[in-house]
Amino acid sequence: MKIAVLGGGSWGTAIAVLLSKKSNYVYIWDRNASVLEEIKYKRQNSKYLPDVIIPKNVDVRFDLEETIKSSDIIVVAVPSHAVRELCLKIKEFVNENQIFVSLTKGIEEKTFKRMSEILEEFFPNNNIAVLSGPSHAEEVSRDIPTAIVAASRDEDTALKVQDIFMTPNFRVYTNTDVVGVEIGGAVKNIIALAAGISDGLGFGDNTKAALMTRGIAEIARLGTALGANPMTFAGLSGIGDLIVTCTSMHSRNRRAGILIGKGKKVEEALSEIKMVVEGVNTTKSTYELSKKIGIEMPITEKLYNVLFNGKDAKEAVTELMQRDKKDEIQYSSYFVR
Ligand SMILES: NC(=O)c1ccc[n+]([C@@H]2O[C@H](COP(=O)([O-])OP(=O)(O)OC[C@H]3O[C@@H](n4cnc5c(N)ncnc54)[C@H](O)[C@@H]3O)[C@@H](O)[C@H]2O)c1
Ligand SMILES: O=P(O)(O)OC[C@H](O)CO
Repeated sequence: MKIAVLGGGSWGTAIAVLLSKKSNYVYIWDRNASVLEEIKYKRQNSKYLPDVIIPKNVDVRFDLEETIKSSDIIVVAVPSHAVRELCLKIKEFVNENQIFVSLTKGIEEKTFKRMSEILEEFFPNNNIAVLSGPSHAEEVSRDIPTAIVAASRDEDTALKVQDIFMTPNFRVYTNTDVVGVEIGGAVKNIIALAAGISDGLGFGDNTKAALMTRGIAEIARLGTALGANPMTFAGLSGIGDLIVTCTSMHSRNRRAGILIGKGKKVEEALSEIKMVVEGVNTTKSTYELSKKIGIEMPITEKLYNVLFNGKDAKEAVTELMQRDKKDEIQYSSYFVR
């Protein structure tokens, strides 16, 4: 297989390292030539994935057209705000036999499209899969056991992607519920920011457990309203990814939340993290989407006000705690649309 990885950030690099351990030709492309030069000449990506030696068989491509034309599989690993722009750049070079694999987690602003929906808009005749689940680049690049989901509406494509990515320490499950897998992967970043804020404010494990549990209820409520299978939220791309992102210090979203909870301005927190913190844009798009379709998402709404309207984080927690009394099961049922 000839596999192009578009995006040489932490996740793109980790996945290229993983794929290079199998008998694949792996090319990595990034818009930033200095990242590619460092990979090519020093076998390192010090900005995005320090301390990892990148094997020689991860090939570097500076030319996007050549990268696309020479590949069977196109792996998209750029941030969500860059996916549309990337599609525009590559659309003339893509042929219908190429399979897309989206690694990006987000919901586009204004259109509220999931990442695979943007790919579908540009490439309606290509097979598209999504790879999502609890998987930090820092651990995958060190071959630490990880389990993840390959989702595609086309079952054969999901099975093919499962074969391509599976290694002894990278276990890939399949799922045909693309909506559920993408909503889980995108919206958990909102809850991770909130969990980080809770940690930064000095709250405890009780608070974080409550945020995660009510968070998955909120994610599932949105997802099922959009047509997802409720059981997907009990899986790796749902509760699994929520657990890793809310508890790991590798999480960019959680770390940004901690800084905000400690009193930093949102912009200061984001510039300190340096890598993409998808949860910020996703909070805006998800909040607007939930209002549009009438889904109650109280944690998302409070976080939206903290991030975009200067609301005090501690006050937001107090308001969440003092909302109207609820019945737990009725209010969190994943099975009721
Ligand atoms: N890092 C992880 O562990 C991890 C794991 C799973 C999923 N993801 C998802 O993968 C996606 C990428 O995350 P990351 O952690 O690799 O980000 P990153 O910040 O480490 O790297 C982002 C990369 O995208 C490139 N980029 C930025 N803007 C671009 C643009 N306009 N056009 C083209 N390229 C652009 C940058 O040059 C950089 O190489 C995100 O959606 C993230 O949620 C990340
Ligand atoms: O580091 P985060 O918070 O962007 O999360 C990365 C991945 O989505 C974890 O699965």
